Amino acid sequence: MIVTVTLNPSVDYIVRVEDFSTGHLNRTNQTAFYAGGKGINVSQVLKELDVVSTATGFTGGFSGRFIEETLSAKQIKADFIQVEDHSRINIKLKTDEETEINAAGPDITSEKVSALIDLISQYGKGDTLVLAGSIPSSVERDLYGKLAETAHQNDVQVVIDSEKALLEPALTTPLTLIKPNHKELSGYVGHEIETVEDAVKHGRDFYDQHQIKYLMVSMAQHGAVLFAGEETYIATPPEGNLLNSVGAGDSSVAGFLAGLEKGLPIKDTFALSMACGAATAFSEGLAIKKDIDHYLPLVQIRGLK
Ligand SMILES: Nc1ncnc2c1ncn2[C@@H]1O[C@H](COP(=O)(O)OP(=O)(O)OP(=O)(O)O)[C@@H](O)[C@H]1O
Ligand SMILES: O=P(O)(O)OC[C@@]1(O)O[C@H](CO)[C@@H](O)[C@@H]1O
Repeated sequence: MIVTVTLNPSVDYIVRVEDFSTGHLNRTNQTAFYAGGKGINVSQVLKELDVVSTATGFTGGFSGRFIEETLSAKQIKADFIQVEDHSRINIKLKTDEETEINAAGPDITSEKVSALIDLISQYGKGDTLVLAGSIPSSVERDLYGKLAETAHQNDVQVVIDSEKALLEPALTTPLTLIKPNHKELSGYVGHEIETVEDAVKHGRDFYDQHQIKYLMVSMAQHGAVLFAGEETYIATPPEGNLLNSVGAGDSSVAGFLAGLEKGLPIKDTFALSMACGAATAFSEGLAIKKDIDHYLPLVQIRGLK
């Protein structure tokens, strides 16, 4: 079973404004609400790929109810710990560029954190834990480190997609997959990663220094680089019209996990990951099955040795 953990779920409020101007009254051309947060997005794309997952984390208030109702309508299993405060609302402003305002998240008591650790301790061999996104600012920064260690001791595979400060405490634990984007990788290696060649060089150094089974460095329209043991693969994604980059990274994580779950060869797993990322980038919301199937044959994967 894949268990996605979203400690800081969100209602993503998408606001499209033409001719946006700061300091003035702007009126929207289009708005939409989505249930978001990185782990929740992973669960939603896994569902499109017919892979079962359980979504957990903290939800609260009217916004938390919206998130749970959305998952329930999509028949995605959810097992959230309820908190007093409401789940956050993140604003995704789409003008001629994309601007995001992500909230810090609700207050979470130490009792609720303990309840989450207990819940995660129930999983064991054959399970995969996906720790994704930010941690509410009221919660200790090293929680991913603790959750990863607990999971690892129980033979649970651990996947993390989060910012450096939150992922770093977990880097002493063996991990199955991490997916920094090229900017995040720059923060780890102390070099600006601008090209695929940079990612290959510095990603390999980083990979060799850590106990990570798969390191996927995503580079938006330039695709991604995958390190898998001695092998390095470069993916070129399909070309298309970027409509929405929110959740493209989460979709690529979902595609990769689905490939592993289905026992696909690693190149096909990587291709599925890229097709999911593109299917999200080229649509208004998250990737749907029809688009993933459409983009999959258009992904190019080449191996380096
Ligand atoms: N413009 C694009 N064209 C084609 N594929 C894209 C594009 N943007 C994203 N993708 C696909 O999605 C994957 C993940 O994108 P990206 O590198 O932007 O992740 P991210 O920074 O984690 O994204 P986010 O945090 O916005 O979800 C890429 O590796 C690629 O496969
Ligand atoms: O603030 P975080 O947790 O880092 O990111 C949250 C978020 O931006 O990530 C998802 C897209 O990846 C969105 O659904 C959500 O709003």
